[in-house]
Amino acid sequence: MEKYILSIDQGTTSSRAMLFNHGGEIVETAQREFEQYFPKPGWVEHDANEIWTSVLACMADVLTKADVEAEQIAGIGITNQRETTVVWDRNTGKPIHKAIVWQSRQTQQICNELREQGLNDTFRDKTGLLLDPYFSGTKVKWILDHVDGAREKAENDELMFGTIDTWLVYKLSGKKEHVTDYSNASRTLMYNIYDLEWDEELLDILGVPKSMLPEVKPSSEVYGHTVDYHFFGSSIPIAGMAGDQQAALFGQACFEKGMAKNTYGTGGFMLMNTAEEAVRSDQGLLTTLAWGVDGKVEYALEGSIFVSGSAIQWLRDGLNLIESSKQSESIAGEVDSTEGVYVVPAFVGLGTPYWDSEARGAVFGLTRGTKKSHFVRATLESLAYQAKDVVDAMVEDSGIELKKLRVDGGAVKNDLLMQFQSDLLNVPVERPKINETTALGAAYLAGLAVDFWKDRKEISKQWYVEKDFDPQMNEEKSAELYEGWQKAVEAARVFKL
Ligand SMILES: Nc1ncnc2c1ncn2[C@@H]1O[C@H](COP(=O)(O)OP(=O)(O)O)[C@@H](O)[C@H]1O
Ligand SMILES: O=P(O)(O)OC[C@H](O)CO
Repeated sequence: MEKYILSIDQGTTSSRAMLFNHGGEIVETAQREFEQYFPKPGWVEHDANEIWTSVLACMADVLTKADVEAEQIAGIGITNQRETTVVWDRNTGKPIHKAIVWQSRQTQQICNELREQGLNDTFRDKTGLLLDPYFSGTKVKWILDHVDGAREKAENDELMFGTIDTWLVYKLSGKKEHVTDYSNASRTLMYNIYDLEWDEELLDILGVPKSMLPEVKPSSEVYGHTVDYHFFGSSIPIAGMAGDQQAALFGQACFEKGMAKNTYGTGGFMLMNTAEEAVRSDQGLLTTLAWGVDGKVEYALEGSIFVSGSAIQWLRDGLNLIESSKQSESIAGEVDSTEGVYVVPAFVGLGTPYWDSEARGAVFGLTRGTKKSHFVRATLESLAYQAKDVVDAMVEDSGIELKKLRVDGGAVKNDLLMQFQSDLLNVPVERPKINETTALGAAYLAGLAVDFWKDRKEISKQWYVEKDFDPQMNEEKSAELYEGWQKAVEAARVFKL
C-alpha cells in the first residue's frame, strides 16, 4: 500500500491540502476559500471556525479525489499564514473573538504608544522584530483589552492563544495539544529568539499571561495524533509545523548558510538562511527562526514586501489595463524598457527596508509618449526592484554575498520578470520544478519526523530546476535603472496627505 504525506497549507485567502509521494511530487490537491472580514478600514479578520472547517473539507476532498485511504497517510505537515492570532476559551474550545489577521492594522495605536515609551529596541533586541501591528503580540493585547471579561478570564487561566498552526493542531488532536513550533513562535513579538523562551518582560509589557501560550516545539516532531472521528477511523501523526515562509525556505532546500528564496505571491517574502547565527539587522530586516530540526534551531533574515503580485492584480482589476495576470508578460514585452517610467506600489505603505506605513503608491517619469506597455512593464519591474532593495539590505547586514536566488509564488511564471530580476541582482534566478514549495516544506518536515524521508541530503536531491535565468544586462545599465528606482521611492515617500 503506497504511503503519502498530507500537507495542509492554511493561507490568508484559502486553505489547501496536498498529497505528496515519496519522490516529493504532488499527487493531488484540494482548495477552499473562506470569508475575509473587514470590520473597519485597515482591519482584517477571519473566523477561526471557518478556517478549521475549510481545512477539514480540503483534507476530505484530497483523499477522495486521490482515492487514498486515511491509513495511507504516514504523517501530516501543517504550514500557515503567520502572525494571525486566535484566542479561545479553554473550557469550551470556542474563539472569543474573530482571528486578527497579520495584515490588520487595528493595533497601530498600541504600537505607537509602546514606541512612544521607547520600547522598540526592547522588543527588537529580544524578538528580532519591530513594533508593528503585523505581529501577534499587540493583537493578543487588543483582544484582552476589547472583549468583555477577557482579561479576567486570561488571568484565571481560562483562555488559550495560538497562531493558526496551534489552532489547527488543537482542533485536529481533539483539543488535546496546545503547541507551536519555533518558526511560528518567532513571529509573535513575545518569544525571545536568543534564549528560546517566552519572554517574561515582554509579556508583562503587553499584559499577556504566560498560561495562555502554547508550548514551543521543534518544527519536525510528532506533536500528537488526529482524533479518529475526523479521519474515517484512522489516527494520523501530526508531525511537522512551520510558518509558511519558513516552510517555503525548507521546501526550496535552502539548507546552507547564504541560500535564499523569494516568494512572489500577493506579497513578497525573501528569506536567507543564516544557519546558527541570528544576524541582527540595521536595515529593517527581520531576524527570525527558520526552524528547529535535528536537535537545533537555525535562523533566517527576512524581508517582507507588502505588495508584490497584488500590483499585477491591481493592473487587472483596478485599472483594467490587462485581462489576466499572465497577459502582463506579453504587454510588457511589447517594449524593451519602461523609458524612465517607475511605478512604486506602496498601496499599504512600504515594508522592508523602509517600514513607512504612511507612504502611498506613485508613478514617475510619464511623458506624452508613455504607453500602456510602459506602464505595465514598470509595474512588473517594481516587484524586482523591491526584491533588490531587500537583497542589498541582506548583504549589507549579513556580509554574505548572494550567489543565486530560488524563487516561487504565482508571479514566477512570468519569464520577463524573472529575467529582469536576474539582471538587476546580477545573480542566477532558479525556478524550481515544484512551485508549491510551502506545502512541500511542511510535507518534508513531517516526513522527516516519521522516517518517510531520511535526512535533508535526500530532500536536497529531490529539488530540481525547471528553468534558470542568468544575468544578461550589463552591470552599468542595471545600476542606472536601480538608481532611478531609488529616486522614485524617495520621491514617493515625501508625498504625505
Ligand atoms: N504570469 C504572471 N505574471 C505576473 N504576476 C502573476 C502571474 N501569474 C500570477 N501572478 C500574480 O501572482 C499572485 C498570486 O500568487 P500566489 O502565490 O498564488 O499568491 P498567494 O499565495 O499570496 O495568494 C497574484 O497576485 C497574481 O497577480
Ligand atoms: O498567506 P500568505 O501566503 O500570503 O502568507 C502570509 C505570511 O505568512 C504573512 O507573514
